[in-house]
Amino acid sequence: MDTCTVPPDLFEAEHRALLAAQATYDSCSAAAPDRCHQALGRLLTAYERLLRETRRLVRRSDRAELEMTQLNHQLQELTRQLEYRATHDSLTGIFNRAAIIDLVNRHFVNQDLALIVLDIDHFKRVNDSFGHPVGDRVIVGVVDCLQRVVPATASIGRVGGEEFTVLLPGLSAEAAEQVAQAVRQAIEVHAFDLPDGSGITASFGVSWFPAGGRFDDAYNLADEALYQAKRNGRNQVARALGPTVILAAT
Ligand SMILES: Nc1nc2c(ncn2[C@@H]2O[C@H](COP(=O)(O)OP(=O)(O)OP(=O)(O)O)[C@@H](O)[C@H]2O)c(=O)[nH]1
Repeated sequence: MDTCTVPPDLFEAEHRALLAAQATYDSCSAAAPDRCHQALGRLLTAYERLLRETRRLVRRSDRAELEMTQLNHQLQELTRQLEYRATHDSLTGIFNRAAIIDLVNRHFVNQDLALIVLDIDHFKRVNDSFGHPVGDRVIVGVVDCLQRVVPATASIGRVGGEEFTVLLPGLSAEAAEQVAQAVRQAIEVHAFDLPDGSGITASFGVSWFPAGGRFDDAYNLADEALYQAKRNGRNQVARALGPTVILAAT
């Protein structure tokens, strides 16, 4: 089927009037060329030029409108890309630190929030032993584990080099701790394919803070718990209970 549609002629009526006038002019010309006939001839020439020029201007304006629409689409796409880059981590595609801080503070306006902070154990060893690109692959692998295990309502962010935050709206501290345990186990058994065959583990801090809090409140609590998990031997989850930290059995 022909998908090309011919645009309607804006000046169809004028075109028909021109043809009729042309026919009258032609039928009179041979018989009696008088002043009226000459005037009609001049009018026809001027009218033809007017129609031709107007059509040209309309075509030019259509092209300009098309270009403007295309530029507008490009601008929208660039805005979307800029917005994405400003809020996402380029290596993993998850939220970056600024976006996570913003999300947490917006949740806290009217919601309680459970937060997990996790940090890859002895990550410096991975970089030092196998190089930065292998370290990057490990970071991506950890994010894969997170994305497979956390609930669909969670938001995941990279808040530091090898440190991640998971927002768990609507979850209690205990439920968030279970999610952290599930992620810990997923990382522990994940095949990171390191050259020496060794595995990767991570340590976790969990906090819960009522509505009205700020990012720093929830993050500092979870970070303190994470610190305890590291001090206690790594590859484990610790939950903050206000200022008190509970180390969970692994
Ligand atoms: N490959 C890679 N490494 C990074 C990136 N960002 C930070 N790092 C590295 O992460 C390592 C963090 O090391 P440390 O803070 O000493 O912690 P760690 O070795 O994980 O030890 P613990 O946290 O105490 O278990 C450093 O070697 C950084 O260079 C990154 O984007 N890619």
